[in-house]
Amino acid sequence: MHVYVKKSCGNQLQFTSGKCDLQYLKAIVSKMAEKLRFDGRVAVVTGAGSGLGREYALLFGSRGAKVVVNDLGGSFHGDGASKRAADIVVDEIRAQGGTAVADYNSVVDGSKVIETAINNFGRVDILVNNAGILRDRSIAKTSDLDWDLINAVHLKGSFKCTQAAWPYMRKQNYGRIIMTSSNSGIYGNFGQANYSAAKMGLVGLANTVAIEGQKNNIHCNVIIPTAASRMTEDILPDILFNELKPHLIAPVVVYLCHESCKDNGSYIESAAGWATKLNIVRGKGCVLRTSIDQTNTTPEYVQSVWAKITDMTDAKHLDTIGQASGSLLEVLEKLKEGKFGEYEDTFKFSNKDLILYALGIGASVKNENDLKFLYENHPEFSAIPSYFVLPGLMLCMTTDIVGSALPSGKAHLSNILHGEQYLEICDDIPTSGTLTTIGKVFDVMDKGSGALVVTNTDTYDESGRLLVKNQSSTFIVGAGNFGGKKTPIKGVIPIVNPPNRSPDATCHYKTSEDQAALYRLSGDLNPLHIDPEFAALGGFKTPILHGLCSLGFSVRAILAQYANNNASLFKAVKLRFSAPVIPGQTLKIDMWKEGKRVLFTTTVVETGTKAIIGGYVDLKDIAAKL
Ligand SMILES: CCCCCCC[C@@H](O)CC(=O)SCCNC(=O)CCNC(=O)[C@H](O)C(C)(C)COP(=O)(O)OP(=O)(O)OC[C@H]1O[C@@H](n2cnc3c(N)ncnc32)[C@H](O)[C@@H]1OP(=O)(O)O
Repeated sequence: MHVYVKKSCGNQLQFTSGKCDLQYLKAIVSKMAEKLRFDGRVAVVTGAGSGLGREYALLFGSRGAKVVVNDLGGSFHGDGASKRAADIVVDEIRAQGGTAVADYNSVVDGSKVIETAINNFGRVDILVNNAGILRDRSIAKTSDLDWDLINAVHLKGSFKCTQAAWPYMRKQNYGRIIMTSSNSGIYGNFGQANYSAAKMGLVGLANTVAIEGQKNNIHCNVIIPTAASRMTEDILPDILFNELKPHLIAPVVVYLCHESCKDNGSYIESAAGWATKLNIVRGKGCVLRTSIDQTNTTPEYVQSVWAKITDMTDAKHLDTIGQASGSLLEVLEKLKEGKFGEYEDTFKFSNKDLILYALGIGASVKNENDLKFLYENHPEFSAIPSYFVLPGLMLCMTTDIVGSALPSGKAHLSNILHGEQYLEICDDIPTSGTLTTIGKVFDVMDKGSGALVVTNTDTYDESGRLLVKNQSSTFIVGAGNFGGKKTPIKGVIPIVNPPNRSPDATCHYKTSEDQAALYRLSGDLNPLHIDPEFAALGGFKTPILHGLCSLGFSVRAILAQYANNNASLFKAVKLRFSAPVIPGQTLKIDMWKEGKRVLFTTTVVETGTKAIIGGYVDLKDIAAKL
């Protein structure tokens, strides 16, 4: 989770030509004529001997408030004390016809400051925590004294004055408190570690004071002023310094302290006759677990998703700590429901695609029974059901779903091998359409020589009917040994070894040297299957055949042997690709029939290597359909 501060645009009043609601304008004009008054209110302004505090005190005084002008009268470094600064401002207020008393206490003695208000005026309605000093040093040179003095005056002083005023405000069920922060705190500023820390501390203080005061009509807001003052004259360039008149900020603070202002817990930045609200915003964030059952994550995984964690597109402001924890609960709910990390892909296909696929897995017009897969006007024209591994595969190939599951966050195509595949047909399959596939990572295993990423994909037709389910295991060579678990979670469909007897049937198919060149046109354009240089990158002497092409050959053999080539009898297939096949090699498919399940193994005849192990095809009710 990443938090940063976002500034809204300052508001401007604009007059536009066109229709004008006269009554509305009159209401605005008469509202503007009504002065915001503070008669009967008592305002305590700390550090009011000069600069911003003086301007606040003068404006409050001119609007009928009785003002406590607090100022220790020290230098802006915090040394010394004199009565003069506060006295001069008190005189100025009185000269305007206002009421004011001076208070010379340090804000650290907050109770004494507030006592001055109570002793002289019997109440305190407004507290502007404005007193501040500077002791700028780089972090390396900041002494304990530099740190303690700054924090004492800004942070502790604001706390002490607020705490002292609190019982009076609560009792009268009214209070307006201002904390003074700074852009030095919000953004940091070289040489102001102590000051920045205190100024951000005041934001935190205001946040909680605002919450605790709400029920007693005590509002606490933050002003972030940039003003020319004796504190800033050394550090601001002349051109800016001359425009940063403190009296331009006073109306903002005075309005924030008026009973008509409903803001509580707002941060208002103001300078040079401009004001805006600031907000802390939170990014969308990124979940670091694939499911509620995954109890750990790793620094490597965090590194891999760092871009997502720090992405501030669609960042939002939250109003309360309750919303922050509420959104975490939502995350947990979604994790429980398994709705995180979903990918979506659209898969369009037509008759032509089905025919191309059938050719790609060796169907031929030489075999009369294959014609229904190759000719769109055949009365039984249908898809070879293994075609429907493709929506799931294409989702995996066109998104970063596999890579995103790895600690490194990436998987290079040359290292990706198809490990296992499960396909289940859930409803009648069409011969053309636009399908939607939703997929997500289901499991990740550390197999030492590689990482095994299991993805589940569900494919729906235009009306939302679930057509097929795929579970694909991708073996990422060289991505293992990341400290992950070795065994699969429940739900990873296991391969099944054939019975210990000679096969019930065997079928041979010779692949062509152009098999991969043809098969790839069905969608999997991985260069591993056609480009010798790319294949060499993956450690292969020559391009290898797509695993799903060998799967297609094997499914064809079983359909021909046990289902009279009736595609509608096919229910599911599962297998493991145990060794690569080279285009041109001959596949021997050994089959064992066990009820509705046909177990099979596919071997490369030329080498004797088993290319597919643990395979089975589940058929529907054969007796009824044959
Ligand atoms: C939809 C998803 C999209 C996927 C993208 C696909 C894109 C396509 O374009 C890519 C392809 O089609 S590639 C072609 C088809 N696949 C192949 O040719 C791979 C053949 N398999 C191999 O070479 C080895 O099994 C090999 C290299 C995979 C592993 O061999 P080794 O490193 O020697 O591992 P080994 O010592 O035998 O076993 C270590 C542990 O891993 C498990 N394992 C082995 N092969 C597996 C496989 N194929 N699938 C799943 N798990 C497998 C072993 O069981 C062992 O685990 P454990 O130690 O827990 O027993």
